[in-house]
Amino acid sequence: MGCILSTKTDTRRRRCHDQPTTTTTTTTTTSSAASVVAVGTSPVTITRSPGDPLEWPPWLLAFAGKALAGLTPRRADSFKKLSKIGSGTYSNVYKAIEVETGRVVAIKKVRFEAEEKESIRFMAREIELLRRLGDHPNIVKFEGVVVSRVSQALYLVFEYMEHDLAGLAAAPGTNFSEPQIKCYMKQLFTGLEHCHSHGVLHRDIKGSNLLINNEGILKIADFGLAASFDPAGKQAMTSRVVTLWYRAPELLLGSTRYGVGIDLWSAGCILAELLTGKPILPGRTEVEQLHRIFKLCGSPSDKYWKKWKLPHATIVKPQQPYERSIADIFKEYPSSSVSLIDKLLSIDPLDRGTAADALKSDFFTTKPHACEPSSLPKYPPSKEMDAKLREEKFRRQKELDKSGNKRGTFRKQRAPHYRQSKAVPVPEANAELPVNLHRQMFHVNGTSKSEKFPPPHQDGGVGVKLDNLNGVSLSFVANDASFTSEDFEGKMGKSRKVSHDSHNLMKSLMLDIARSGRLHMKGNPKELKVSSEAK
Ligand SMILES: Nc1ncnc2c1ncn2[C@@H]1O[C@H](COP(=O)(O)OP(=O)(O)OP(=O)(O)O)[C@@H](O)[C@H]1O
Repeated sequence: MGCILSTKTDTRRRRCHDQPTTTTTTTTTTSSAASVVAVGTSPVTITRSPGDPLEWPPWLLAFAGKALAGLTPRRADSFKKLSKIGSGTYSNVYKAIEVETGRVVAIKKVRFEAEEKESIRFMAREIELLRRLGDHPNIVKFEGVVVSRVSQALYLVFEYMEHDLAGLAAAPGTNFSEPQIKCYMKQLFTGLEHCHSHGVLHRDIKGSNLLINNEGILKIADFGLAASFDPAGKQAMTSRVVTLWYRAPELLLGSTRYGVGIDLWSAGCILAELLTGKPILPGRTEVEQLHRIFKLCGSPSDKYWKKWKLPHATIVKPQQPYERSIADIFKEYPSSSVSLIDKLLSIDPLDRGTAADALKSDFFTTKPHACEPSSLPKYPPSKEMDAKLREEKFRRQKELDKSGNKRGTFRKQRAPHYRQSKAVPVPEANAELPVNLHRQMFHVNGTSKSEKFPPPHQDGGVGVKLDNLNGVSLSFVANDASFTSEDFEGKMGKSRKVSHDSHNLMKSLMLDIARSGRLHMKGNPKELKVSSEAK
């Protein structure tokens, strides 16, 4: 057990005072303890208590001043780190103890270079949105920011949550009852309703981001990809968000003006997954993902294509229409759940309704009703167990390596990279995060790359991306119907070759799929170019 950054005891340990974020210019204060920091065009006042030894570093204030306004940095030595409990794309998450209170918390270590402006803005967005959402029973509680004086590291402090839905669903012997599924889904929709009514789209709803505590309370976590949205749909956003298996068709088709429907689609996938016990749309590439969606949900109508005019509409359009098969596929499940799945998995996002609509649906209003969270089973502490298993594996590996060394077969010792157990190996297809593609391509060690913020607005989806196939015409053929594409050279804007490796990877991925019979390639794969430009 060690202190996060230093073991020095500070008698003036401070708690975080999270006041409402000031979005407007505050220059009226006359207190000498206040500093005015220019953030873009609007200066923001950061209030500091006289004599407070901790100040936000200038590099952080310059780009995240608005997100941090009214927030007091917490001292690193107010927490003691216990163990690593998870790692994500740009962070490692630790279980820690708040020294003053003895309370267990989760701290998310975010590390980046001070000059990475985009990365800092990315993190600032997460803080800003978490603060906007405030205290809600179904949103993970954000408790402040710890700054390191010695390294350029930041820690976001959260309440500690013992489990996540993906982990629980994957535990051997798990078989959720209908009231239990309703209980989790009710909490998910309540949390989503709160996000959406506060103008926040989560954009990465999946089981591993739904944390659950020992009281059975489910909280939506990981707002790293979340964004403010304009309900009128006037503001363009990147379509390269949401983990592939939970990604709505309009995103796969390149929509940049989307709304709450994308989170509702993901929620529909989760509901179906909880009922069936496995992910329902486990595509390996964006092309395959769309194909799976169309097979389950039916291919979009002409009205849909005309109404939405989606950028990739001409690339993958089923030649023969698929019939919608949700009712048939889920026929053995309760009809109120199938109706809700059917609504949430509507191809047209406007037909999915809202989280509030879902809460009013028959699924929740008919018997058996959702159970109380407190009546849910008490699960064993999975994170600690996982951590122990990890340590044990590492210890055994070390011993193996030692004996290997004796025989003269030296292998480099390295701590194992660990990711929290998931129900299934979800492809990390948060396409907004290029580090994911890099990881998939080169199996990058998590501790070196995953602690970095990825530059927002860049693309890194796994597999064949629909806008990366320049000059190669696709047609993917299923057993019963085929999808064709027009030759879209010139339609997708300028492409450039990014690297020999990624070029070859894309080619080999396409060839792989072609060999598997899912994708037919016309044109010359040698001409394939890979674009790294954001859309
Ligand atoms: N408050 C918390 N309590 C307990 N565990 C947590 C908490 N927050 C995060 N974790 C664990 O850490 C993991 C990574 O956290 P998080 O998803 O926030 O990071 P990320 O870098 O955005 O990850 P990802 O790449 O999965 O999007 C989670 O899957 C979860 O297991």
